[in-house]
Amino acid sequence: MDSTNIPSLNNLKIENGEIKTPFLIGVAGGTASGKSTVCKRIMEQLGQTEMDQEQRQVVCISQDSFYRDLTAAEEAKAKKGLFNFDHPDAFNEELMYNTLTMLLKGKIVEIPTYDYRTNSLIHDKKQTIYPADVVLFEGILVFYFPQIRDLFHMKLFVDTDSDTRLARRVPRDIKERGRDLDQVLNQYMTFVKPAFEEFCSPTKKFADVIIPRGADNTVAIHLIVQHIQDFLDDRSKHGSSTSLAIKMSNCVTSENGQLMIGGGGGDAFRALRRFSTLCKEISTEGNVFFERNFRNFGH
Ligand SMILES: Nc1ncnc2c1ncn2[C@@H]1O[C@H](COP(=O)(O)OP(=O)(O)O)[C@@H](O)[C@H]1O
Ligand SMILES: O=c1ccn([C@@H]2O[C@H](COP(=O)(O)O)[C@@H](O)[C@H]2O)c(=O)[nH]1
Repeated sequence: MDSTNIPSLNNLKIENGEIKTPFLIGVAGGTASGKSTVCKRIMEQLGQTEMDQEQRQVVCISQDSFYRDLTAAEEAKAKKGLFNFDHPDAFNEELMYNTLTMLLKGKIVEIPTYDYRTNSLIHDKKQTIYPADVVLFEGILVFYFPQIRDLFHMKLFVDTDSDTRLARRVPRDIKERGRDLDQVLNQYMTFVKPAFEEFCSPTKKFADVIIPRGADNTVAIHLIVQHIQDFLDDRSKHGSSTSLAIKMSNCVTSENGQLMIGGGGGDAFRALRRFSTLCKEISTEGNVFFERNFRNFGH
């Protein structure tokens, strides 16, 4: 095998002699807001879904893989619908942080699959995540934990009204997650709705881009896809060490949410100008809101 193009060595993804570190995008939003569907549309439009896992430039991880293991007493509560899966304490924050930092260092990681029917992780059914160029990390509380929030290069919030979310959650949980109507409604009223108001909704303020109506908002999805495509094109031209993320961090600084153009490269500037111009045009129609203008773009 050509030593300049070894797919993986010592758990690192190496391509053309470079360690590949991903551009990390957080996708938050209430339950059934369409986070997974938005990520799926992004992957489809970038032509990623028909590729083998190892070849993908864009990968998606769900926060569900980071629910913590329950104690026997908690498991018994969960079976009766009395465990709060919408509280931050339900997650393994440390594992989530360590996994994302490993990916950012270019490491290949393995994460468990979550089974909603048994309310538990399937530890012997691991998913291998290759660093790729772009990693989407979606979940209700991905912006809740400050240390994790700070890892994202870009933060999206899927903002779908709560009636629509409930109307989508009920059939989904009955069909796909093995629940009955009473259970779904009880859980929603006891835990899901109050926790959304206390822990998830307040994190909307951290988002760089808010996507009203989720996957129905084809304009917002198209913009995000264009932006990622620019990033991928830039990376394939210049390699990961001169990535758009790094250039962007040179050219965009903002204490107060304003764009400031500094020493970044021309490609970064063009990409940013195109994205922000499109968003300005569209924001008047209420499709995309800029809250912070990529406050956290790059490190
Ligand atoms: N725009 C949409 N129109 C109709 N149904 C949708 C739409 N977006 C998502 N859904 C459905 O709603 C449910 C929840 O969507 P999903 O993407 O899984 O949300 P989340 O990941 O935020 O929980 C799924 O059954 C999905 O197929
Ligand atoms: O065992 C479980 C674990 C989680 N949930 C619910 O799932 C949602 C989060 O997933 P979404 O895909 O974002 O809806 C959360 O609201 C939990 O209540 C569960 O019911 N059982």
